[in-house]
This record gives sequence, C-alpha cells and structure tokens, in this order.
Amino acid sequence: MINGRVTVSDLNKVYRSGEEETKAIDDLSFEVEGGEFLTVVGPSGCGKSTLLYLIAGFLDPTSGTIAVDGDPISGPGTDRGVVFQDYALFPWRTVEDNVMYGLEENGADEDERRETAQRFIDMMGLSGHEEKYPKELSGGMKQRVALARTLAYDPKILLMDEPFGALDQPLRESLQDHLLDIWRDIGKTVVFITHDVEEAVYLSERVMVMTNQPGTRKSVYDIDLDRTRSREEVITSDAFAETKNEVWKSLHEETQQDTRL
Ligand SMILES: Nc1ncnc2c1ncn2[C@@H]1O[C@H](COP(=O)(O)OP(=O)(O)OP(=O)(O)O)[C@@H](O)[C@H]1O
Repeated sequence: MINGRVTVSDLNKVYRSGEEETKAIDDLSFEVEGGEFLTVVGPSGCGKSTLLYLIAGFLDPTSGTIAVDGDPISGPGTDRGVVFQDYALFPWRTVEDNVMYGLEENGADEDERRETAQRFIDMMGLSGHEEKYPKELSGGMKQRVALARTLAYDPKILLMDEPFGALDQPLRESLQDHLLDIWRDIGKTVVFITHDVEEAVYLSERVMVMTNQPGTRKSVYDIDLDRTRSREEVITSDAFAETKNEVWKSLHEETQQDTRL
C-alpha cells in the first residue's frame, strides 16, 4: 500500500533555552494527501524548517500531533526521507556508498543493495561517478546523490528543506525538472520548503503560505497549471504569472510586517 498522507493537527512548538522561550509554530493544522506535492513558503524565521523537522520526527512538538496515514509519529522513520540544502553526504564515502547507506539497515544483502543503489544512481544521471567522493562533485551532483540516497530506501514521503537553494539558476531548473519527472514516475508525497515563489508555483500542486513567527497557516493556493507543457510554456503562461503574483502578495504582506527588517 503506497499512501503517505500527512496530517498535522493543532501543532505547537516552543523552543526553550534557559529562561528564554521562542514560539516557532502556533496552532498549525493541515493535511497533505498521499502522492501530493505541497510547498511551504513563508518569511524567514517563521518556522518552516522547524515544521519539516517535526514531520521528520527529529523534533518533538510542544503540543499537537503529526500522523502518517492516520498513525501518529513518535520519532524518525524510514517512511519519511529528508533532503537538506547542504546535502549532508558522508565525505568519507563514495557516491555509491553514500547511496547504499540507507539500505544497510533494511536487511538486503550486498548485491541487492548495490543493484538498488545503481538504479537510483542511474535515475539521477550519476552513472560513471560511483567511485567519486563528495569533494570531487559539483553542488548539483551532490544534491543528486543526496536525493538518490533518500529515494533508494523508498520512503513514502520526501521532506525537502530548500534543497536547491545553494545552486545556481540553470542547475536549479534542471534539478527541479528532474524532481518533477521522478515525482510523476514514482508517486511520493513531497513536502518542499523554499524561499522562492517561482520555484514553489512551478513545482507544486498546492502552496501553503505561512505567517510571520510564530508560524501558522496564512493561505493555501491550488496550483492549476497544464503540466503536459514544457517549462518555457508553463513559466511564460498568464496562469503562471497570475498564480505567482497571488502567492507573492500573500507572502509580501507577511514580510512587510517583519519587525526585524
Ligand atoms: N534550536 C533552536 N532553539 C531556539 N530557537 C530556535 C531553534 N531553532 C529555531 N529557532 C527559532 O525558531 C524560529 C523558527 O526557526 P526556523 O529555522 O524553523 O525558521 P525558518 O522559517 O526555517 O527560517 P529560514 O527561512 O530563515 O530558514 C526562529 O525564530 C528561530 O530563531
């Protein structure tokens, strides 16, 4: 059964260090359908990464629940895979060994693991680079290794924290298209975080805009674009421009109120 529905209910997160309290997430509720691509945008510091780490199970909520297919989570699990902006690869492992890492726990023998890793290395266009180390790779290649490593252990849900934020525009666009192809092929739920409204609208089926800190849901947009068309046709269409403007306006209202600026 492939599903991957994420249900966030009455979520609150307060960070405490000594006397100081920071309320990062305030009473946030939303649902992501199995197989859906949802992007979260919001002002800096509104709690986007916190939200992703809570869904990943790396952090515990102060109150509220997060459920996957109806079961409340109580920590990290292989049903959820995280891709970070800074790749988080093991520098001492080759590309192949990085991709094989997530498979080491699941009981498959070495040949099986190698075969699975190779499939995802090929899928990400990294064939021929199996024996290289992260320091020998470009940023775009490192991010493709990180994505291959996460996809290889077959999580139902991909949690992506500004994964293309460190890349230049052409690489960013090429990885966005690659991600969309993979998402269409293998049907994962994606929760994607970005600062970039154009990226959000281009990639997603829905975009959620968060308020200023403490972050909660401000607005949600259904993105209704003809996905059978090329990037150029989509990006230059009136529908794209209109949707992008709406999302931008909603986000801009929040950044205008940011007292730290
Ligand atoms: N470990 C921590 N201890 C205390 N406060 C924290 C901690 N991590 C985050 N915060 C605070 O919680 C709030 C939300 O942070 P978070 O990193 O989730 O926001 P963000 O929306 O991802 O920001 P950005 O877009 O700038 O990356 C911020 O005010 C931040 O300073």
